[in-house]
Amino acid sequence: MVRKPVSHTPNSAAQAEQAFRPKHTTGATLAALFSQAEFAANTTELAPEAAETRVTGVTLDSRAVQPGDLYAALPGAKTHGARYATQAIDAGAAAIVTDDAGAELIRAELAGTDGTSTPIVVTQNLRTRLGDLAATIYSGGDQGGGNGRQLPALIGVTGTNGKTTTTYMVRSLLNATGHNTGLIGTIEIQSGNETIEAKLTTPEATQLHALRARMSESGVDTIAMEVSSHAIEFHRISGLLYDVVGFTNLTQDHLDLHGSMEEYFNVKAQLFTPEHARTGVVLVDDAWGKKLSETAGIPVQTLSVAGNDADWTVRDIRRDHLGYRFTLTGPADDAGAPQTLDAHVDMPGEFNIANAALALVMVLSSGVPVARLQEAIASEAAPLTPSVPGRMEVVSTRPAVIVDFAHNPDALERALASVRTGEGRVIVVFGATGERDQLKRPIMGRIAAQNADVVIVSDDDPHDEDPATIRAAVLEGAREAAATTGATVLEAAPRANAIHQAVHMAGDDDVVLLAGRGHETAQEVSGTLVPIDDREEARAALTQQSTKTE
Ligand SMILES: CC(=O)N[C@H]1[C@@H](OP(=O)(O)OP(=O)(O)OC[C@H]2O[C@@H](n3ccc(=O)[nH]c3=O)[C@H](O)[C@@H]2O)O[C@H](CO)[C@@H](O)[C@@H]1O[C@H](C)C(=O)N[C@@H](C)C(=O)N[C@H](CCC(=O)O)C(=O)O
Ligand SMILES: Nc1ncnc2c1ncn2[C@@H]1O[C@H](COP(=O)(O)OP(=O)(O)OP(=O)(O)O)[C@@H](O)[C@H]1O
Repeated sequence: MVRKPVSHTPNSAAQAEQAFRPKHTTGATLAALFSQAEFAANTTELAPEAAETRVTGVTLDSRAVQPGDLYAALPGAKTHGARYATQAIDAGAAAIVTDDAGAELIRAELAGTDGTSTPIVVTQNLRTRLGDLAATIYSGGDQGGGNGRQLPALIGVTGTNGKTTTTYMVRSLLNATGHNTGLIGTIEIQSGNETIEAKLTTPEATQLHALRARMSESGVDTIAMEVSSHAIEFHRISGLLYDVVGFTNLTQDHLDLHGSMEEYFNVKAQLFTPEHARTGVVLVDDAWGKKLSETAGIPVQTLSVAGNDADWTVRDIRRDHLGYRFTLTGPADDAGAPQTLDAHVDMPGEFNIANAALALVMVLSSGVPVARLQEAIASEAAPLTPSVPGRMEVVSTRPAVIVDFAHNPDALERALASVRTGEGRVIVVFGATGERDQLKRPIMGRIAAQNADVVIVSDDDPHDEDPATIRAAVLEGAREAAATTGATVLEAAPRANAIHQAVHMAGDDDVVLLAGRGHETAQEVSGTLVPIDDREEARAALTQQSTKTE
């Protein structure tokens, strides 16, 4: 039987995919997307008129296929997308593109049937091509003419920690200087007044180009976005050229994917090349930032908060309420006077000075004049203090309960240091993620016992791993360090119990840091999402506590 598209009710993956796409697109023909040689390589039944097949969307996930889509069947670590080609055809895919191995798999799948009338194109290096294919489909204006759009400029932030916070700051600074700025990151995607759920920190290439087109329809002129190392490794940013890219820092994380810090660095450094960016801003306060500034393939401006030699430096840091005030000084302007900005970040965490300074220099690099920026940061809107859900979010002040996303060793250490007031104890609740970088578990345990008075080891996202095994690895590091520091080390699960225990033991001067989950509202346990929001749980515990003491 020749497989024909069947009518289908959109599932949740398809609905989620739809939310990324522009409302209007004329798509592109296969002839506009692929060369004749790629058609010639097609080993399945490809009628000559197939080249005129028009595709109106593209996805690499068979579960998200919409009628009329090009389904890109990619090889992966776990499976090959070609195994889902028939699912994509059933969902209405107008064409499939895959590699040699994928074509082989599809042939085997269709053996004994009448084949498929759906054109199958075979090409190599498909992942690196996806961005350009998507750009042509959503915005390129193929030979039929029609999609040409004024696309928003791109500003990208990368680094181990600080991407989300810096991206929010860039966005609010740009908005305060008259831009209409979209946002793409871990917490959410924002386009004009629309908020779209984010599944990944940096979406797939197909989705990024769709989003860029959708945002142009909403009048967005600039997109501030996070660029994860996964995105660079998996070519999700293919076909994108950023006006400005920024680097925060590099510390241990994601070594399950990258293998070593050198490899992790090399992946991040790919963003600082002419293929992906015009200019960069690099914080040079860690050795990796320094190395990046010396090896980047694009012009970069350097920035230091720690007194290192740099184009832009942060001086005169003063504590102000929960946050900080500081002066940012840069190279001389056209009149020969050094450029300076006085800034105020009303958020706990000394690292937010670095995030704010990076955001400021990136916005200047994007073309906003210093005087205009100074006016904006002094305004009531306080654009350097955007509300960033789950990032040093203060749930209560006495006892202080702070929810933060710190989920790797460096972030945990800094978060713990920044909440030490010098008065009461620091009580921390955290866990480590399952199926990810196992090396960091005992390290995080040790850091907690070195920087907190009470360490409550609980769960993060265990995924398919046994939560008790993950806790044991964290506890090992914590107990070893506690032997010297005298910290109290406890184990509590599930996480809600750990949060209640922490809040109930806290005195008025103590600080409770709930680390690792930030804005998340569910834990992933063996494929199931278990609802838990650290902020809600803390509020519930605080209410119970106050009822008890009344
Ligand atoms: C480790 C990682 O990033 N893996 C990415 C990689 O997966 P993979 O190579 O294992 O793919 P696979 O599961 O073998 O599947 C092969 C192909 O078959 C397709 N497929 C598979 C099953 C199916 O039913 N239908 C179907 O079409 C898949 O879409 C894929 O294209 O390629 C896939 C797309 O081709 C990505 O979706 C997938 O990201 C997964 C979803 C993921 O969770 N990634 C996380 C770790 C990630 O990227 N995180 C970073 C932030 C990290 C941080 O800073 O904390 C992010 O940017 O979000
Ligand atoms: N510049 C920084 N240096 C070190 N730690 C930071 C910095 N900025 C934020 N942090 C810490 O790292 C945590 C994550 O911050 P943020 O979400 O801004 O970074 P991210 O790079 O987006 O992280 P992720 O990719 O894991 O989402 C914060 O909750 C805070 O504890």
